[in-house]
Amino acid sequence: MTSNHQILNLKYIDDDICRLESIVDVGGGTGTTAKIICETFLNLKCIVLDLPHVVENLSGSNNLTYVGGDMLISIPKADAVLLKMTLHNWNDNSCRKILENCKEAISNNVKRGKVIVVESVMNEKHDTHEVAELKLCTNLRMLATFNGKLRREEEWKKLFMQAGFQSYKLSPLTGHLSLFEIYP
Ligand SMILES: C[S@@+](CC[C@H](N)C(=O)[O-])C[C@H]1O[C@@H](n2cnc3c(N)ncnc32)[C@H](O)[C@@H]1O
Repeated sequence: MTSNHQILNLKYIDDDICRLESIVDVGGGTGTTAKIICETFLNLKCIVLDLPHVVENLSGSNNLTYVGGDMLISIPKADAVLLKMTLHNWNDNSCRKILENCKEAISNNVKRGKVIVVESVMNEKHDTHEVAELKLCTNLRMLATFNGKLRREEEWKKLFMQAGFQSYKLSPLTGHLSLFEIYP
């Protein structure tokens, strides 16, 4: 079975990731997604930002670097920022702050810079019964565990605009995951 890490990569093989020089995977954990991206795009410099204790004993490679830090404080500069299944752990105020820090991180490349958000988007009208049920359960778990939540497209749009972004594109990725490309 293809994991969500691989699916993200497949989607981007033919996409404009090839034109980027650097990407930072924010809340990228131990680098499972970043390693796949790095192995496919050998000229792309990839940084994984996660909490210091998560990355402290990890070694990078030619094009992979681990940085310990706090996304609520600052995010390393790069052409693009990836936030994969990370924002649903946070309430609206924290999401806005994280997105503002993402915008600052890509500020050196205002022409091509973008933030890529991979999340489940609530959409009961279009989802199959199984997918809607999965999202509702995930939403409850996020609320109970982190005071986070799954959001509808309108809620995401409001957060992106409040964080200072100008536009976004939403594409389906898998049955339950969608992909936002957000532009400053
Ligand atoms: C739900 S996991 C997402 C992991 C990964 N992006 C994926 O797709 O599998 C959230 C990640 O955010 C990290 N994290 C939590 N708070 C953070 C913070 N303040 N700054 C940086 N990373 C943080 C956690 O350690 C965890 O690895």
